[in-house]
Amino acid sequence: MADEDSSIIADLRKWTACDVADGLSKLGETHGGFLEGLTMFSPEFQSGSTKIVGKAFTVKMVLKSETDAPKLQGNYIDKVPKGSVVFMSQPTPHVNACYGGLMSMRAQYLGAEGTVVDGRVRDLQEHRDLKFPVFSRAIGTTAATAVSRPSEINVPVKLQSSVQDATIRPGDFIIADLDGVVCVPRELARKALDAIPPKAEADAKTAEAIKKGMSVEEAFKTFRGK
Ligand SMILES: O=C([O-])CC(=O)C(=O)O
Ligand code: NI
Repeated sequence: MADEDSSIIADLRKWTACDVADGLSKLGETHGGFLEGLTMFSPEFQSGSTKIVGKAFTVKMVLKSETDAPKLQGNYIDKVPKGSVVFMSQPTPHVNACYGGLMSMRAQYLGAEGTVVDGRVRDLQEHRDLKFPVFSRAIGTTAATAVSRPSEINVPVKLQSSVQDATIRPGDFIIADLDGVVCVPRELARKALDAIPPKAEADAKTAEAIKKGMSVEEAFKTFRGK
């Protein structure tokens, strides 16, 4: 991995997903990199200190009916790079589950940080038994083979959301924890990181003041300048 990427990943690890979202917001990103609807299901459901950070390895799935869409050689999960975050994009409707326990077993063996599924996963207990981090939109019971298939890897994928327009590109940085999943565009990563410490320091001072009884209005005026 390029040195700059390693240094960005090391620096992202120092912060929470919320901190990183604050950094991106400071740069004018309206949604702060947040990908709506994706939440931690493994190793626990929305609980605990699990955090994953890595470069996105994207997997674009298509409906079986899209017969003209590219065909993938081999199985996508065997191509997962060490340290990456597998980002699966499942076409709607999300009724079947496009990712299961065997996939996590292989991803973990290959050294992936975790998996984010923009869609539905199954075999929930298997991911948890592996203690492998899995974030997704939902859970389910039925394999996806009857309705969809992996078509391409390492291509940009659009978030499957009816309320948010977002694209996840291969090599973008993903940080995901208790609060959700943030996609950091490659070219903004360093700037976003630089924007975090001043905000975090101001928040810490604000917290101290609130604990001591200062009003939020006064605290924000003093430490946020508004
Ligand atoms: O069988 C499938 O298609 C997916 C699955 O359950 C697994 O990865 O364990
Ligand atoms: Ni399975």
